[in-house]
Amino acid sequence: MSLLQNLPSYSTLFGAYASLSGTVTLLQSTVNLVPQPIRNFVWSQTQKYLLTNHSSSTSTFKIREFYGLERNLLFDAAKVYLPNLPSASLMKVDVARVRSHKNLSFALCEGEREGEREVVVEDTFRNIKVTWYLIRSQNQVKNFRENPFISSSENSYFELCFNSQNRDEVISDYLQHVLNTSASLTQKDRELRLFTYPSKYESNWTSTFLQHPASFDTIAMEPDEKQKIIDDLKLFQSSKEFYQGIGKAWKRGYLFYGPPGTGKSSLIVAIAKFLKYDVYDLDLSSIRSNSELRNVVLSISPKSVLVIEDIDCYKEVQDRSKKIGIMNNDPPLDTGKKNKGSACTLSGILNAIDGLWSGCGEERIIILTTNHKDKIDPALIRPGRIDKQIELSYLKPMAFPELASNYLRVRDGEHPLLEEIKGLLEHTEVTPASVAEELLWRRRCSVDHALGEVVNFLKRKKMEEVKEGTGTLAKSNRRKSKRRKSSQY
Ligand SMILES: Nc1ncnc2c1ncn2[C@@H]1O[C@H](COP(=O)(O)OP(=O)(O)OP(=O)(O)O)[C@@H](O)[C@H]1O
Repeated sequence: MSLLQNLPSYSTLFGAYASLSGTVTLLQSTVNLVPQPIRNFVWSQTQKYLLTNHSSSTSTFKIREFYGLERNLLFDAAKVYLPNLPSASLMKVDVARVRSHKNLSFALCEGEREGEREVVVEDTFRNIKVTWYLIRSQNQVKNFRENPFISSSENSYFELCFNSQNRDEVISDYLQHVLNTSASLTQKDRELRLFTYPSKYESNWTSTFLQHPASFDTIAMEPDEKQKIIDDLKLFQSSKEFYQGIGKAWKRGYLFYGPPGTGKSSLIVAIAKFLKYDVYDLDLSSIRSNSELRNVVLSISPKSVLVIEDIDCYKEVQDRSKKIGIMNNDPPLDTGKKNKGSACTLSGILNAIDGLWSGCGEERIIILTTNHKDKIDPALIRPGRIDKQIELSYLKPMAFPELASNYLRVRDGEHPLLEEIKGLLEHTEVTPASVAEELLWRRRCSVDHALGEVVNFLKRKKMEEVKEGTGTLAKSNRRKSKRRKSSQY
């Protein structure tokens, strides 16, 4: 009863309602006078303030590019994940169209000024709101080349801000969600990258898209040899548990050796494409110390092919006890490649390939190439360090049909000249590159004409070899006479 008595009258209530709705309408129309971009700005700043300045209720994770000396996979995942969020339309992005890539390329923009916080994007995951920032470091020019003992990269980094109450879910579920989503996005339209060290502008790995057209379909090799390589790669890729079980780093080392133009670089590309791994091409002559080499190797991502081409050209890994040509009586091969020096030592290089550092980062292929296997210090290519040595040699008879099929669309058994060419290749030393060149120029001619020209080319080569005493026939004659002489004593 007393409660009813204390209630305000209808007229008082109506008056209060009228004045409230009048105030709201006035406020609304005042706000409407403010242009939309300014309203958006004020709203985003308020959110930003609420999320970041109340340290008691906001948690912040800093996600750097490197953790210690290793790449931070979460940083890489965020770079893929964020531009693909629906709310990413609010982000500032760098857009580019480069020759090496068929689609437009997008990259996240850093803050304009050093240390500036650039809101990248807001994300909601199971009702948890998070905000990502990409921040340009104060000391971006510093890198691990200048300070090899730096504990983390000084490049740009992400900050991930969220309400502290959600800390556990962010750790246990959200970050895993970012990693998983970026992995599936990367798998979907993955274009392989070619990293080089050092780049023109930075002492760090920089990359472009891997554009080389070679693949296992285009490489002319004896079919059995090619199949063996493919089987080896398949076995490697499916052997994670096996490597863990035997306590060995999950990596495989190859040495490709043979004359120039026999397909060593092409095979590297074919392997990378087959495994869907990025290629890291390292020039040792630019490395200034063992510790720099260690950092460079540690910063390579898993699922990658590390390549050191023409390894014999580095003085540090040359076998000083041997001189080329002495071993097999053949004249040394003039490859036109000069000796290079590196500031790292043989033991530094061995550690990079096989030591403690190489064990960090799994699923990795290491490929060394050389034109002079005899010149290399045996320690570098001993079993365990280099698991498989693959000779890429002069064009073999059974490999030619592959070239003919790629360049002229003629299959084995479809043309009589193919057999004649195979016969000539039994006794002639020509590189796949030189025969490929012959075919390339005649790809618009008739098959008869193109194959006829290959026959003429091989006959010319054979005559030159006879005249100069080189080639397979001359070599086997030399070996025979050497055997005869030694049996006389
Ligand atoms: N086995 C092959 N099958 C098909 N094409 C080949 C083969 N070998 C070489 N070629 C052709 O020759 C070109 C040069 O080959 P590549 O660069 O792979 O040789 P390389 O052995 O790496 O030479 P180098 O020792 O000088 O680096 C390739 O672009 C390709 O067109």
